[in-house]
Amino acid sequence: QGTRAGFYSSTCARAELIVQSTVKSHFQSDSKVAPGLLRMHFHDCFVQGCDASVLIDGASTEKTAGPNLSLRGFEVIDDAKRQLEAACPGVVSCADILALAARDAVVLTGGVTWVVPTGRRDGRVSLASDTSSLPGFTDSMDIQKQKFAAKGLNTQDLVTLVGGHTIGTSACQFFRYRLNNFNSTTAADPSINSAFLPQLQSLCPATDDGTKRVGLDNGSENKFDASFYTNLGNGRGILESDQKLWTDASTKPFVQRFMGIRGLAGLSFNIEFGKSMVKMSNVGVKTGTNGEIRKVCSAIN
Ligand code: HEM
Ligand SMILES: [Ca+2]
Ligand SMILES: [Ca+2]
Repeated sequence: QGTRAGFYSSTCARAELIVQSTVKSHFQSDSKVAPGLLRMHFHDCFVQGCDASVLIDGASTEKTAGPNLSLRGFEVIDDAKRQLEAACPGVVSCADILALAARDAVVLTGGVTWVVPTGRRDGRVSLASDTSSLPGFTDSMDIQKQKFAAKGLNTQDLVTLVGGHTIGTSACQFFRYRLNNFNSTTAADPSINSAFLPQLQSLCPATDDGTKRVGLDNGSENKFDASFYTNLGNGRGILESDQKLWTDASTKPFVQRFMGIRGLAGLSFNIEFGKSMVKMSNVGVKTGTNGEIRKVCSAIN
């Protein structure tokens, strides 16, 4: 792959600690940065590989594309980079800072830690038009699987990584169409739990601007746990793509294993999550003499 554990141990021994303490201090004043950083790393890796392309400012960069408009936590990466440039100038890539920060965010919300191999270098290309490789919430399961397979991630990785939705929120605009008049019927999406539907309808009025936010893991949006899968089994998924993990025959067995259904070989979500994250964090990485070490994470050198 080209990345390895402890890449900075001799060149910037405090690198991982600096990232960790920065994420922690921002998390303490605003816990929403945790889901923000995890999602940002995913959106980075799926477009041009994990190379910090998502961080670049400017016209028509990835940041300006629809799925990236609601990313949050950029200030955490900038803060960590400032401190790292003071401690070890020109050494630590923004791509590695983001990969480490995503791990630290998971741990701060109660997840199990994992070793993040480092040595990524920063990309010099960021185009809004490249973001079509990101999965969409109305994509069919076949398309979702294709988009993950294109990054070397299998169906188990897909089900596991989407479990990142165990923390964080979604704006109503991304799922409100499921609540009324779904697929031009007069009814709601039949996969929604009938007791949950009126709750969602009152959280997301059909008439407002759709910017109100709802936890993606009902009742457990701040904790990194397997509750997301139990909710799917109960028709309490928020996004159409999340609920499909339960209604689709190829993904349902993985959801059941994370739920700990008797008679199935169980899987520990928090352990599997770290393993699949290591795979995702190595997608398309630039190492060695490819790419660069940015001076400022929001601009190419
Ligand atoms: C089929 C794949 C996926 C789709 C369609 C999808 C879609 C979405 C959507 C529509 C939102 C709400 C955005 C907003 O309202 O601002 C969201 C939020 C989120 N996504 Fe995903 N996602 C997918 C996979 C993933 C993966 C693989 C991860 C991480 C490993 C992830 C992490 C998150 C997190 C943490 C949030 C909450 C963000 C916050 O609260 O700021 N998602 N996702
Ligand atoms: Ca990228
Ligand atoms: Ca949760």
